[in-house]
Amino acid sequence: MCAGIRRIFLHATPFPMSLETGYTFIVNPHADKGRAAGRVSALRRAVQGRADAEVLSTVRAGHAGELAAEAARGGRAVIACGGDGTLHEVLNAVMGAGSAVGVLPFGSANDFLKTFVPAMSGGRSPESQFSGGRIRVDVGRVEFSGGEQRHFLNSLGIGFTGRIARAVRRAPWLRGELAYAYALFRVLIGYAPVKMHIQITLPDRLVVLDERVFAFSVGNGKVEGGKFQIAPEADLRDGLLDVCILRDVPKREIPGLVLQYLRGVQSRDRRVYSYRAERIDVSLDSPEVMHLDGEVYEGVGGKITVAVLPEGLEMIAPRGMGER
Ligand SMILES: Nc1ncnc2c1ncn2[C@@H]1O[C@H](COP(=O)(O)OP(=O)(O)OP(=O)(O)O)[C@@H](O)[C@H]1O
Repeated sequence: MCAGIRRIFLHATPFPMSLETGYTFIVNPHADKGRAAGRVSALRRAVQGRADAEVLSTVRAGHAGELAAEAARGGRAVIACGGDGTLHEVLNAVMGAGSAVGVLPFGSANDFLKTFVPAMSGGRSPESQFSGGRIRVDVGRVEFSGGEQRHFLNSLGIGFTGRIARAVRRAPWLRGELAYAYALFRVLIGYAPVKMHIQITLPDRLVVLDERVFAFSVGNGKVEGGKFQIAPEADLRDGLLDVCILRDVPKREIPGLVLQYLRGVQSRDRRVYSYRAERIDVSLDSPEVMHLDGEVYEGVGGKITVAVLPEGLEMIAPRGMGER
């Protein structure tokens, strides 16, 4: 690596220019049920000859975060080459360090990219990371009752969708949509809605709910679980998080509601609450499963505060994107 080379990125975004020492591509070979491993050679070939780029592979869960923290300390841009879980690790490692983050879709669902870089707009090749501009996006921040904090880029779920994320992880033999369909069915069998006390801070008022909730989701991005449009109107740069709460409904109504979530029309249904919030405070009577960007957090209880950090992360984006 040529640590001495300092590269100044020139771009037409309204943000300060980044001063970075290079690019670290972090590959999760385990992503997409191991298929990402087969993409490492092509990635190495794509960056070959660039003294400012390196390709590193993770060897275990959690390793992407360690590699990203090290790269960020060296002032490098970090490109997460995996799915939403890999991006989640990278995000949490670089928050506060000021490094720009890129994403290459090596995962199964790659849900964040569906909002950030729609498939047809380019910006999904290794080369695009070198030529890309810079854009700042909102970040979600969760504070747990013990004071610990984690960040998320795409979405958060407590209860039903947390359990679905866990069931997907426990079914490594299933891929893509089949995995989510199987997990949904499995979780539904033994699931009971969760009692929540929820306080939602909107830009102009406060909403307080105290009831059993079937599914609780917060989207920074639009899609989770491959195809579920939990927040079809979400905007990564509006300084708000989109809250989607499915009230306590009989299980026989779930298939119809699933279809609504797939089409992204559930907000019109009286069984669903939708808000665009600055902050959400949730209190749980008993510990539940939470997911952040599809990563599972077990035994989350007490008071949980979710806030938005407007434009909290600088990302590498296709040139032209975000210019105003
Ligand atoms: N070398 C590794 N061995 C085992 N697990 C790993 C390794 N590197 C990362 N992981 C873990 O793999 C999990 C899945 O990663 P990731 O979410 O990026 O891929 P995916 O599940 O295929 O994609 P998506 O979330 O978009 O569907 C994450 O929990 C991550 O911590």
